[in-house]
Amino acid sequence: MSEFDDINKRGLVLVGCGRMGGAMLKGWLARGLNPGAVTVIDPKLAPEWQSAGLRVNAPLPDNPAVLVLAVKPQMMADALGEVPVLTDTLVLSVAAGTTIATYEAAFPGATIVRVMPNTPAAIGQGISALIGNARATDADLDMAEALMGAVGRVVRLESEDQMDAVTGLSGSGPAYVFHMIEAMAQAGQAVGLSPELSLELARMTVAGAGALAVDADEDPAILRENVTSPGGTTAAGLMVLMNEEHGLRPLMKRTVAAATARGRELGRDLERGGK
Ligand SMILES: NC(=O)C1=CN([C@@H]2O[C@H](COP(=O)(O)OP(=O)(O)OC[C@H]3O[C@@H](n4cnc5c(N)ncnc54)[C@H](O)[C@@H]3O)[C@@H](O)[C@H]2O)C=CC1
Ligand SMILES: O=C(O)[C@@H]1CCC=N1
Repeated sequence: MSEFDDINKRGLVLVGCGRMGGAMLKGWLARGLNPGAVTVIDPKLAPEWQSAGLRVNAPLPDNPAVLVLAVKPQMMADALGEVPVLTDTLVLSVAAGTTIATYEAAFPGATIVRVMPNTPAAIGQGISALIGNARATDADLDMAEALMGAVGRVVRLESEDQMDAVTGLSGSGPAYVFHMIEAMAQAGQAVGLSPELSLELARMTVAGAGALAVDADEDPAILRENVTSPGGTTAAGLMVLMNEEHGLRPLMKRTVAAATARGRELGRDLERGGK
């Protein structure tokens, strides 16, 4: 028994196989999804996927287990127009902002699960938050959780209202961390290191600290204190980074708030535009 048994039998349709759809597909294939069970609909599919044994822009199976929608929110109306009404198929969307109500208008009576994943799903290290519509049963949510659980951790939300904040934090979050690596590497260069050495040190420091933060029993504040000798180098650095007015905390607060607000705005625009 694997989480993919039913999907391997009935099929999975992936509409949009770009950065996020591709990251999830990579993770699912690595964990036992049969490529022949996947129908990818994407007019501009990247060449790397053309010879992966997938059914590419082929007719949809009659009764697929799951329809995964992974196009940009602004392209969703077009994409929904291309998909026939599927009665017994779990509709799973990963699009930012796009609300369950938007999908219910497009697929009346369907079971919908809205998910916010992130791109570390490609290496099985994602975090996804999900919530279903009123029709979604425990079995539907279990199936969605199994699918997303194959590419990382999963949390269930209590209310769809939380989804824009989740998007602003963990959906967009990998970009913040990649920028942190860029910024640390540039700062290393500014104090005299070569670009290659600086990037290697920054990348492995973020990777190692992230892994330790997940693995350790202590919370991040304690792990930070463990690095910080009184009167030492870290204390000097943190005096700058933890400045209450100009440091990382107020900056991150504004960053996540801006991303969250943009998610809300996208949702409002799409609901106004209908399907
Ligand atoms: N990139 C990320 O880190 C994350 C993205 N998302 C969500 O995933 C969705 C996709 O984002 P990305 O993968 O970043 O975008 P992307 O632009 O990399 O991929 C979108 C794909 O959809 C295809 N497409 C466009 N119109 C289509 C249509 N009518 N039918 C079928 N395919 C069509 C494009 O050719 C492209 O390959 C968005 O809704 C985004 O909000 C969610 C979490 C994280
Ligand atoms: O930037 C975006 O809108 C998408 C949603 C979360 C990450 N990327």
